[in-house]
Amino acid sequence: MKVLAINPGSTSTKIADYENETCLWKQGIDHPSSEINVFSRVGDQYEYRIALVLKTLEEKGTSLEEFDAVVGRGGMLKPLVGGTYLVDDYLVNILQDAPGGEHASNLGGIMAYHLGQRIHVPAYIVDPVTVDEMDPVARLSGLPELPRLSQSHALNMKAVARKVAHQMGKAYQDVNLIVVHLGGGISVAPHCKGKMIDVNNANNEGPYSVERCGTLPVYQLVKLCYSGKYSEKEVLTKILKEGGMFAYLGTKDAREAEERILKGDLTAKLVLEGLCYQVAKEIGAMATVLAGEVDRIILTGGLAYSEFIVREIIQRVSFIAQVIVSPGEEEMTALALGALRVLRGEEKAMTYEA
Ligand SMILES: Nc1ncnc2c1ncn2[C@@H]1O[C@H](COP(=O)(O)OP(=O)(O)OP(=O)(O)O)[C@@H](O)[C@H]1O
Ligand SMILES: CCCC(=O)O
Repeated sequence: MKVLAINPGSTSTKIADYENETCLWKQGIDHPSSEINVFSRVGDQYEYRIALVLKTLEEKGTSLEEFDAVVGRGGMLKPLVGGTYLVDDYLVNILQDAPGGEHASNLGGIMAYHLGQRIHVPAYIVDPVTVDEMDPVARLSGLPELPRLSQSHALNMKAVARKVAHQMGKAYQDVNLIVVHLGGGISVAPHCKGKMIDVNNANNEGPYSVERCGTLPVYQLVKLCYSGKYSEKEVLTKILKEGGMFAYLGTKDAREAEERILKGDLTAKLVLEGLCYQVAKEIGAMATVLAGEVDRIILTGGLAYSEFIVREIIQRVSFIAQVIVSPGEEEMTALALGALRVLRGEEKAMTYEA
């Protein structure tokens, strides 16, 4: 069985060619802002990105017709249980209209659908950003009209959680884990016997990341919003794209921040320590969600390559449980495996409904 996996990010599209579990090749395609910024809506980028995917397939000597399915990262949908979903006309229209918000991951299903249509094979998405397995008690925010929403790096967190459980000689459904995705955004989730029963919303709660604010002092935020200085769009940009480490240091690249620390920059040190401090605090909070019964803490994502960050977090949380560091992401494999489970009849693809 051959599966084409597509993972669109805000500045790049990763694609990978899988023959069963084996990745034959993987390629990142960069999208310069001069090319991306001409589209007013994320969903409108699909033809532009598909053309680049087809060019890459040609360069690799791989024909689109070889694939039995196309699978993409799933986006900002309504809250749903984890697993593999068929992308049909209904779902592709929802991803295109983006009522749940504009996000590059919406393109995963759209691109998979259109490529699948060309060669008459099914298109899927796996563990979208809005996977929601939260306990009822976790949904309360303190204001009934503002329920907490589960928006996270579910795809990578579940894939890494399954891998670590396997390494422990157990099934994902038999362990309690706190999984921390340290990427452009940060998700910290307690996985209780195979279910992600809580998670900070990676777009607007929890630790600040290299580009996002995380939880903010609400009173001051309201004052800022009504100060007349910023439009709604500008405030959202501050929160989602120009907050966190970027707001303090003017860079989203943790490697650059680390180099500055080595050169004696005390502000860079404080800001990176602050990020780790907040991550550790969130892990502590999620340990209480599991009533202290934590088999492992897992650090994953791009920032887990950083010795400084890993050391800072571990020194605060190692009293809770053993910490496993699994840097980078397993998203492409997770996408391929999700499609393969369905193609082999091991799992039935779910249908997205209104
Ligand atoms: N070897 C490394 N050492 C330190 N930091 C690193 C290293 N490699 C990547 N990073 C940092 O990881 C961050 C990006 O992480 P990652 O690539 O997981 O994010 P992303 O895929 O862009 O976003 P997301 O994970 O939220 O979808 C950047 O700040 C980058 O500088
Ligand atoms: C919304 C969380 C997922 C991401 O930032 O990619």
